[in-house]
Formats: sequence, structure tokens, C-alpha cells
Amino acid sequence: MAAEIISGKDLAHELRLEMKQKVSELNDRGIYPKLSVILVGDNPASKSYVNGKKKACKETGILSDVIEMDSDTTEAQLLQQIELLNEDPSVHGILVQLPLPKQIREQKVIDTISFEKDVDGFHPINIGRMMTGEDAFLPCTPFGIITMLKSKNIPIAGKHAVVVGRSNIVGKPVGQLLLNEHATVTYCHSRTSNLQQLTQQADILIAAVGKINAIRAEHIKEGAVVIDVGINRLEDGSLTGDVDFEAAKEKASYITPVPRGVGPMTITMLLENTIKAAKGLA
Ligand SMILES: Nc1nc(=O)c2c([nH]1)NC[C@@H]1CN(c3ccc(C(=O)N[C@@H](CCC(=O)O)C(=O)O)cc3)C=[N+]21
Repeated sequence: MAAEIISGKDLAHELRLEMKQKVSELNDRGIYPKLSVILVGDNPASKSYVNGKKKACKETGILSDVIEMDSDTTEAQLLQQIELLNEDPSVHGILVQLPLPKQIREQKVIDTISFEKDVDGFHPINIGRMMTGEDAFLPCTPFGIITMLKSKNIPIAGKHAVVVGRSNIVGKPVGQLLLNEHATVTYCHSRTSNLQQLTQQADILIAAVGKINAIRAEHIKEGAVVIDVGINRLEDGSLTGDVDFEAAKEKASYITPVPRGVGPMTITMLLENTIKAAKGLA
């Protein structure tokens, strides 16, 4: 089978047009959705991601503000900056770009962001609410993945979803969201002893490993849906995922590319969460 390629870029474009309309309706009611992004240090990848977020906000009429802080910023200084944004009624969403310099504890930072402005969906309250299926800000990458599956009417209920990777921002929450959609979920990770045996059973395979070609033809069941969350930078500067795309697309029924797959959807769900924050979390 030759897979259908799910373009995150095209879906992101469609959704952003709808969002632009929603933002304009909010503007008519005197609400101006605003995202504040804090960027600490001068990691070039982080700078480029933050630029992408800024551009996406502009595209949809969401206000954005990037606060740049030195690489030697202390944890106390960063927490103080977050408190200011927590208290600022004109700011609806707060995003602290990760990773942070090593003198700053990431969890402490996440815990300090008001959960009502936590558009990344990383705060423990939002994670807890996601687990129980209550209204919450959902983490952007997992939310984007579910949105891509639904856009193609790919059934999730009763399917076996295998997640390779267990990070707090992708692997763990995408498994939870798939479970919420009634999939049977298996998590694999670096200590899994029979990876191929498990991935071969996947109707939906989520690759969030962080390693080029970690998932190859022999890992994939004929007709599986393959979602590639990998972001690996090659020496020539180009991006590639965790999946051997050329081989995988011959076996899969649907596959996401890198770039133009999950990445643009991550940013789109950030916009969606910012609009939700502006309306007020239930
Ligand atoms: N607090 C926080 N929240 C995040 O959501 C967050 C973060 N920190 N730290 C870094 C990761 C990474 N991330 C990406 C978002 C979009 C693309 C994206 O749009 N990628 C394009 C390509 C962009 C390019 O060419 O550089 C694509 O895949 O087509 C990639 C990566 C968000 N992150």
C-alpha cells in the first residue's frame, strides 16, 4: 500500500483561517487574545521556534510579545517575570520556551505559570485535568496529533496505539489523549526489550524518539497509521523525523512527513489554546 500523506501544513493553514475569524469576533467584543513568550538565552533553535510562533500569532490576529532574557538569568528572576505576566490581565497565554539554561529548574518554572494561562498544557493542574478528561489546556503536540487523526476520520476507538517515547511533553500525554479516545495504548521507550514486536502490532504508531531512522519498515504493520514527531537536524541544516519515511510510506495507510507534519500543528494548537485562554477556561 502507498500511504496517504497527512499534511500538517495544509491542515494548519485551514484551521488558522477559521481562528482568524474567531479572533476577529472576540476583538468585536473587546477581547484581544495575547500570548507572551519568554525566551531565555540565545539557543538558535529556540529563537527560530519562537519566531515561528510570533509569525503564526500575527497570521491569526493574536497579539504576541516576546520577552528575551539573558542566558545567565537566575531562576528567581525568571519566576518574578512569570509572576508579572500572571498578574497582567492583558496577557491570556504564557509560554516559557524550553529547554532552559541549567541553573533554572524547569519544573519550578512550569509550576509557577498560572494554570489558567498555561497554553502549553504543562502545568500539573492541566495534566491532571487531561487525565480525568475534564476541561484543560491540552499539550500542543499531542493535541495536534489527535486533530490530524480526526481530520482524516481515522478511527481511534478500539485501535492499538503504540507510542515510542515517554517524554512529559509528547510521549506520555499523547498516550493519555489516545486513551481518552478509547484506544488501547502501549508505551515503548529506551528500556523496552521487544520494541519491534510491539510496534508491529500498532494500528497507530507514534514515533517520538528523537533519533533518525529509529522506526523502519520492519517496525511497521501493513496499513498502520504512522505519526512522526521527531525533529532531527541534519548536517546540511535540513530537518528529518524519527521514521524512515521512504520505506514506511510503502507500508503505512497514512503517514505524516517531517517537516510540514506535526510541527505546524503544534503551533496551531498553541494558537487554539491562546484563544481558549482569552475566552476563559471553564
Ligand atoms: N514551552 C515550549 N513549548 C513548545 O511547544 C516547544 C518548546 N517549548 N520547545 C521546543 C519545542 C519544539 N516545538 C516546535 C514547534 C513547531 C515546529 C515546526 O513548525 N516545525 C516545522 C519546521 C520549522 C523549521 O524548519 O525549523 C515543520 O516541522 O514543518 C517545530 C518544533 C515547540 N516546542
